[in-house]
Amino acid sequence: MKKDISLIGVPMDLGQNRRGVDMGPSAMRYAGVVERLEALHYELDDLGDIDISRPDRYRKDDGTNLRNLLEVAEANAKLAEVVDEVVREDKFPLVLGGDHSIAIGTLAGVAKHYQNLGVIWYDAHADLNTGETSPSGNIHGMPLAVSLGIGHEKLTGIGGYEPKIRPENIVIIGARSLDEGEKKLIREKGIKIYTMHEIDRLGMSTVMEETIHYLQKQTDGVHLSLDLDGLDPHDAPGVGTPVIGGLSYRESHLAMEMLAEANIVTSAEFVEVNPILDEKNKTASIAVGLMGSLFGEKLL
Ligand SMILES: NC(=[NH2+])NCCC[C@H](N)C(=O)O
Ligand SMILES: [Mn+2]
Ligand SMILES: [Mn+2]
Repeated sequence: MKKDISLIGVPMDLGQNRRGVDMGPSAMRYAGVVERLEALHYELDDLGDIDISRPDRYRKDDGTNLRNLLEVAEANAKLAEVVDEVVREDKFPLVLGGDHSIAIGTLAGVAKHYQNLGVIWYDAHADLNTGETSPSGNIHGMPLAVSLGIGHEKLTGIGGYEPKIRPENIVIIGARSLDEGEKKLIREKGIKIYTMHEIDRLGMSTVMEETIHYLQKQTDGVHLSLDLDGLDPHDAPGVGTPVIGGLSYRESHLAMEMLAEANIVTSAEFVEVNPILDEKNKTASIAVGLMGSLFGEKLL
């Protein structure tokens, strides 16, 4: 992994409708993310938080099923610029969310620097909805589709190019809640996905071996997009859209440790930490622990 990390906070809650996830970056800083990574001898530059405008909430833009479209687009355009600059400086962008809609901006900033960016989508959901297929109108359920160039042009066009990624370079891990339109897209595009069923059958160790092998063959960089709701709500209760039957704390650490060993991850984001819904900052602490493992922390 690159030894220089730039930390970017995105206090964004406009991509969904439960308040509090905008405090995710503060919660993860409070849980010691800077100290944790510095202890591993990384040079860490905390760039602070992106400015997010505060509109009236719950507004769907005319004729769309997209909540807070303009504000979400504006915030992601800013994020994309910051991330682009970080990659240009040859530093590792570590983005703290915020709801998962921020992956639109992160990927827009990262992907232009790669021919074939791989993406690991660690999540209970696939976030492959569009305005047409979304049951909620929440943009945090759409960033993976947007990054494939599918969705509203105000989102797909961020960064001035599209698509950001190709379906064959994506691996979804931990899925257990998919909407009909998402299932259709996964089948049509042949997106690689390890649902909880496959993870239970194969074990996380095999799942990660296969994932790493698959991405190493065909990509020149890998972005890890880790939604804390990929973990079981018993371990990570501080999320807005919890789904039972998720990945354990231990499976998740194993996944991060195997990624550290393989040394393939070139950018990462940790999203959906909602301190209002959390128990004593447990979910933020787990997120920071997972970052520790991703960046090479070992017991001995
Ligand atoms: N990043 C997330 N937590 N996404 C949850 C999405 C839930 C649901 N599929 C929707 O589109 O509304
Ligand atoms: Mn999710
Ligand atoms: Mn998600």
